[in-house]
Amino acid sequence: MKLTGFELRRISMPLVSPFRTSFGTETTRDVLLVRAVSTEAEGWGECVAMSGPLYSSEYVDAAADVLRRFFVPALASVDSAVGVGPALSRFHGHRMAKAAVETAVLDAELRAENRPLARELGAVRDRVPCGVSVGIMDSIGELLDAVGGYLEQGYVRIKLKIQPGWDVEPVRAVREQFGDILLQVDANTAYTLSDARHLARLDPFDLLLIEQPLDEEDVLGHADLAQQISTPVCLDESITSARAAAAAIRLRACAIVNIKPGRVGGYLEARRIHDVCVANDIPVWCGGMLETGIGRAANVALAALPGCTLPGDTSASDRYFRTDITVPFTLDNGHLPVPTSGGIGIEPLEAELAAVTTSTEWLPL
Ligand SMILES: CSCC[C@@H](NC(=O)CCC(=O)O)C(=O)O
Ligand SMILES: [Mg+2]
Repeated sequence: MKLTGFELRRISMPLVSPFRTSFGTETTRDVLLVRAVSTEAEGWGECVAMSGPLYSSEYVDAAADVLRRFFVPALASVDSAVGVGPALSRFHGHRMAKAAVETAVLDAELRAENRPLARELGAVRDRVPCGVSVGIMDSIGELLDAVGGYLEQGYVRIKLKIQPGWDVEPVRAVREQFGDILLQVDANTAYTLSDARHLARLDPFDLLLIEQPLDEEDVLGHADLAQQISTPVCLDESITSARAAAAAIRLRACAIVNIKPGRVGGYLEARRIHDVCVANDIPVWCGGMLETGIGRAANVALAALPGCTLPGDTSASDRYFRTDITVPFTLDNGHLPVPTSGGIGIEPLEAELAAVTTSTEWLPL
């Protein structure tokens, strides 16, 4: 496959409702899509970086800049997805930008040979159970209405965003109102080890996990916290690679891992993290970054891997967007179907993509 160039396409996707976490509130996604053009096929990748460096150090303008000035020029002699990582290995970090361009090349390569991404990754399911992430709300009542609505839609697992001052009470209220539903929480690094006794107050609520309670660099702190609470600790922001996953598991810093291909540099590394976790009997699940149907399609393929034994944040398109840029993913009895055609198995709809496009840039090789 001969690559001829890449398009950087910026789109603005308004959210159906504000999504509040411990690090801020999202109302519109400023998304960077990457289109790989080769002599045989085209492919798409979605960069999951947010508008500001609040989830991690990456942000979307920086991703566009590093792709334009460093990553795309470095791919001139690359002719397959497995060559992208090595060609970019001399550049530090910017894993979300690396993931977007690697996925675009992978999609093009697999489409050219009509090979579905799910089969390539080793999927063992043709549909995946879906969880949903629920933001911090202004009141317990508003939270209970939102959770009730998602349960009615069929979501099989509820994840609550928490932060100091919004944790035990919301969890208690959801447990009291909805009984023994699958329930977990995500702190996005909002606590410190000195909060251990407070976080132990979540133990009676039989949560599936508590996600990333401490700073992403405090792996030892998570190991200490895991000794002081009974809720299983799940890591998200800390797990940037298979190597980081192996170290965190060896240090007993996590009992569960949230895999996000954008966070770790792409689907090939995501598969490697999956394999490290499976080898250590650590359950994994596919996390989300409010992806459009492009990223969502590839995430659903990952969620179909054998080690993904917990429902992921692979919600339907309408969880975040009134109109997706692809044929929308719709929940069917709490599940999403795994795409079966070549590559990621979906492509942007021309009119819908044009309607949200804010800029496009062609980078020839
Ligand atoms: C804007 S918050 C994005 C990161 C967050 N993602 C979610 O909560 C799931 C979002 C989704 O459903 O895609 C996480 O830390 O897991
Ligand atoms: Mg998380």
